[in-house]
Amino acid sequence: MKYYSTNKEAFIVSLQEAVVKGLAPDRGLYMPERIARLPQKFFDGMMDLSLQGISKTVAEAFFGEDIPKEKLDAIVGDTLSFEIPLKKVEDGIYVLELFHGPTFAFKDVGARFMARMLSHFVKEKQEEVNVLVATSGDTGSAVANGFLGVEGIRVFVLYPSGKVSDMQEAQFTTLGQNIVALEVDGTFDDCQALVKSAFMDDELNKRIKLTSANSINVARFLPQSFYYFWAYAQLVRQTQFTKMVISVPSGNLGNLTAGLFAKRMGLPVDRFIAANNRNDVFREYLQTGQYNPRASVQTIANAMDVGAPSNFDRILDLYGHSHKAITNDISSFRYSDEEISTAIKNVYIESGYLLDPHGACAYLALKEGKRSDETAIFLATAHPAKFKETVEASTGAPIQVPDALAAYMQHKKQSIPLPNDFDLFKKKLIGRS
Ligand SMILES: N[C@@H](CCOP(=O)(O)O)C(=O)O
Repeated sequence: MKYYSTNKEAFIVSLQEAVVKGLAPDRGLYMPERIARLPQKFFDGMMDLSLQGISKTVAEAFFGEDIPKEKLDAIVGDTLSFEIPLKKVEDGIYVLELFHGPTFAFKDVGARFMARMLSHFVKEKQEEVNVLVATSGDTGSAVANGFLGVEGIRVFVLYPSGKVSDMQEAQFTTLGQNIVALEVDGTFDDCQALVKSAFMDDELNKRIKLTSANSINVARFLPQSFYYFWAYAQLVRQTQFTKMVISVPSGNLGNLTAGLFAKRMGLPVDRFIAANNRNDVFREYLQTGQYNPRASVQTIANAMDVGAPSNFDRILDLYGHSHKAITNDISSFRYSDEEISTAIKNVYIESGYLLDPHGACAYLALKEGKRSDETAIFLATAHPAKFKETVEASTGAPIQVPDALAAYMQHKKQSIPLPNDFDLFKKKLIGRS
């Protein structure tokens, strides 16, 4: 399979090049040349398949031409070594819990898959790769964990100082080894811009090999489509329904875009809802047709604090830049911190289900946007204990922190402060400062 850039100015590349490069040289995002429609017999037989079984078929549709089946199956099997259960929250509303992986967030799926695929390609090429990742909270820990101790790979995690939860910060600043945490004086968007500029810098790219582990990278992004199929298979097992709507907490738009890919592959989802916090650039685009990226503001659903979502370009490309076609498939709502916090409290009191701030935002969007003939799923993208202070303040009840998560807080923070300055970042990367 070949991959083209959304900016259409860069050369078409192989999977290996797309994964190792991360971002296309024209600053566009790579897209697979074809999105295969999965055969009806796959959907008919899905009820008998496991998460791994379903994901192997989806992975083969994307990567089967480029990676031997045995190797690809092993990558999928190793990646998905944890559960992704679908649970009923109330009549007509189900939650897909994506936080049972090692770092308690949905990013584990893409990050673990990408780590394995990149190792496969790097082993073939025998060269050291520097993985750059900008995080507003969850990507950093999943990528750091996925690549920890992997030979031939150095990871630089850039995060906005003071704008991620204590637990999230501990997850990627305490690991040491091949993981370097850069604490940037700025927003997530500043971190993401520094990373993107690094890919465009000729001198830097001559001296060291760089790739991205954000959803910019196809190996991080495409595997996120696996669990949409798994959600559907579980819903069919649990209830009878005619129309399915899925609500996705949305920041950098990688998760939503992966769902749109699943729909293009034939997943019988009627439509999507993009749940925004106060960073509602995408909701505004859906409503007005105008896309105005701007500086993000800090909220309690911090992983969604993104003002210039990278995957917006992929959505435009997927829908041939038609605003009408995009709004046929996606609607959007936005919520303030107060509304998110009240939802955490109310759902906890009414059903005993504990939401994290991102899941709460997606739940609210369903309550507002779900139609009466629809059965709905929202994605819980992170474990509530990652936002202990916020969740406890909302419910007024202490939260049980899983041992593996609490363990991160026992280690010493090791981060390097970095002003929002590309030259200084470049020096750090090439080891001169
Ligand atoms: N929400 C993210 C921001 C980066 O998104 P990505 O999917 O492009 O890695 C985070 O938690 O860091």
